[in-house]
Amino acid sequence: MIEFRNISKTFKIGNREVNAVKNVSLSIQQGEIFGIIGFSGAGKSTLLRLVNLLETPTNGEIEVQGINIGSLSQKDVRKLRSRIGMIFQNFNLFASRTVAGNVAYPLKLAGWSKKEIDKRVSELLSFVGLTDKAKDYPEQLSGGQKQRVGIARALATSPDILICDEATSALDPDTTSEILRLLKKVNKELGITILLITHEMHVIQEICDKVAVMENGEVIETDSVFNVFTNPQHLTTQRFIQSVQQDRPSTSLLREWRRKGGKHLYRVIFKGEVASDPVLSRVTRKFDVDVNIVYGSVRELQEKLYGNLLVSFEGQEENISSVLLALQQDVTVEEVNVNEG
Ligand SMILES: Nc1ncnc2c1ncn2[C@@H]1O[C@H](COP(=O)(O)OP(=O)(O)OP(=O)(O)O)[C@@H](O)[C@H]1O
Repeated sequence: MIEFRNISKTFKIGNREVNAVKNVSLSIQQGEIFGIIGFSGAGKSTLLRLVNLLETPTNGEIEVQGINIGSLSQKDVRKLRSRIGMIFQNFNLFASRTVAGNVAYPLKLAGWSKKEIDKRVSELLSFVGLTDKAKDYPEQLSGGQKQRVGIARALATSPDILICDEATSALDPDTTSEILRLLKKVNKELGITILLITHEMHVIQEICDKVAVMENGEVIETDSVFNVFTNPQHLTTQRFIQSVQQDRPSTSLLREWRRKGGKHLYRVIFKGEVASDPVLSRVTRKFDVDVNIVYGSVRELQEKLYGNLLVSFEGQEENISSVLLALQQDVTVEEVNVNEG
């Protein structure tokens, strides 16, 4: 669907060169929601802007729907852009046009008749839940409503791809979730492939199928969201994941646990099918050991369960050893250093 092959982009400022994107190769399949995450300056926006030729690569090739976009004529670039909708962090709405006027704009440019435009605009406003706001101006809308208008406008010409440039970064957490749900609906109901960039891991966690992590212009890790969350390889990826996953209790809770005689704490990680299996209770019962869940969570990632629990065991030492051995057949178990922090 979208294929980046050894893509690099260097900006020249006077004698200085900025290597914004370095030798990136990525494959985005049709129907996917693909997220690119990275800290500020990692090269995400530059990479995104290469897809609709708002920037041109210094090296490498990009294919969109099987077409190498490096050699397109002006006319074909316009055609490409009409297949790719785009939404922005600051919405980029026309302040002097109504909601309906904003959504109608790309259709006017594409030469649609007034009757066709009115019908399409009313369909789109209904899809994004803004039918009653058609005559309002952007300044009368909340941030979430403005982004809904942005989405309706981006969908106007029925694109195959929607690219989202930090689309929820200016929104509060509840509104972010609403917009992410709407993007998921765009993907599922309209079959539109979504490529988004963000610096927030919860955005990736909530809606993406695949993720690429960028740092200093390079893609340092890419995989399904489930694999990246459950087995992150790179330190930067681990930091992003920690930002949404409190996987360690506070120092004061740990201190209190130690004061009550706690000595050994184990992290038990369940993935996929096993997460719903009562493996902990089955094994501890078998060896007559009690289990205490000290901390942790079970979450859903891409419709699969992922559990990350901190537990302690009470019972005879050799029985606890048998429990640990038996658990390792099904889940990952590791002892946690309780003296840290
Ligand atoms: N038009 C430009 N001219 C010169 N340098 C640029 C240009 N656009 C981006 N850069 C530089 O390229 C690097 C990558 O920037 P980019 O905006 O792609 O990163 P980003 O990950 O999207 O960061 P942010 O989230 O802050 O936008 C930065 O060092 C930036 O200063």
